[in-house]
Amino acid sequence: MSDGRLSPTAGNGQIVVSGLTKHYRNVRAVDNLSFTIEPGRVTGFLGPNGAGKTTTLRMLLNLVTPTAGAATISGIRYADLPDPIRHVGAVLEASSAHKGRTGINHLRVVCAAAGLPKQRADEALALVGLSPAAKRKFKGYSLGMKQRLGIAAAMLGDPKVLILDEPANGLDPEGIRWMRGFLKNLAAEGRTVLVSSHLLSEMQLLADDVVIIAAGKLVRQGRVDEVVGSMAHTTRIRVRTPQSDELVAALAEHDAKVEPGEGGVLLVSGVDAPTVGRAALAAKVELHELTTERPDLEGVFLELTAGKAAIR
Ligand SMILES: Nc1ncnc2c1ncn2[C@@H]1O[C@H](COP(=O)(O)OP(=O)(O)OP(=O)(O)O)[C@@H](O)[C@H]1O
Repeated sequence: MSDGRLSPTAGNGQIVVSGLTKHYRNVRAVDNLSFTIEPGRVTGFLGPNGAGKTTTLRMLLNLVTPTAGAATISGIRYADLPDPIRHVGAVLEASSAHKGRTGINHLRVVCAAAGLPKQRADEALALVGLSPAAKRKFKGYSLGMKQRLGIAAAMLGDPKVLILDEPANGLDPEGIRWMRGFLKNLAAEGRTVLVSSHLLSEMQLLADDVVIIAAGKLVRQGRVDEVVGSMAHTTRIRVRTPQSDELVAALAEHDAKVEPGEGGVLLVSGVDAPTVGRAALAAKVELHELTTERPDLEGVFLELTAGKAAIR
């Protein structure tokens, strides 16, 4: 992979979570959760605080023992994978390394411990664009560089499956854009990319599929466009006019629902923008704004998980 490209390793890379459950003493952190993650796609794993995302990812990686149920990667439980580092790469929290060690040495130590050839360290560093900082000490790395180093470590085994918990945390806009391109490329190579995040606008740009959980249970799984499309009925027309009363009267004849928005805006539902425009024209109402507000992933997420955030 001297050109920076990796060839996916064997195994179909499908992740299957089946009846997965984790109870702590009085908390059902994960409650009979089932879903499937497909290779060749980026899947966003979303949920409010305390939904059980990290616990699920930790069970996938055999870091937490399930109370019930199972999770498999390419049909095998993580604990039974013959050479896990070559099949699954994971970054669960911002990378930590010996402060005085250089980035390249940190990766070489991981290679040595995992029985991987030393040159994988250089290749993985190049892959995440950190070669120029290879010989700088970890303590001088920015948060963004630490995130990249964590991803480089996860890529050392050229894994078919990549699992990342909040990878965009602490990245600046350029870093977030880099991450998006990087993860999309990995999926395009046929790898499975599972990413948990709170950044819903970023997820809408990055993910092909989403799994949304709340209070340990599955709320929705599907393609991002289908999940967002299923909420098309929440589309609203945003209208600004100095003649609100006249417009409200005109729209009443079209069975439109009109609600006041912030700053004197009217939010109209039940009709489309051309209908609002024609009604305004017929009533000689002056319009200063006429915009269709379609639901986005953030709106859908908030609607689906309303009231289910755990304050625990
Ligand atoms: N080791 C533990 N002991 C007891 N309770 C735990 C433990 N780990 C997690 N929990 C609880 O399980 C629930 C799910 O936590 P988890 O960290 O998996 O959620 P999350 O979706 O990752 O949340 P966030 O988005 O805030 O990181 C929370 O109520 C949490 O307090």
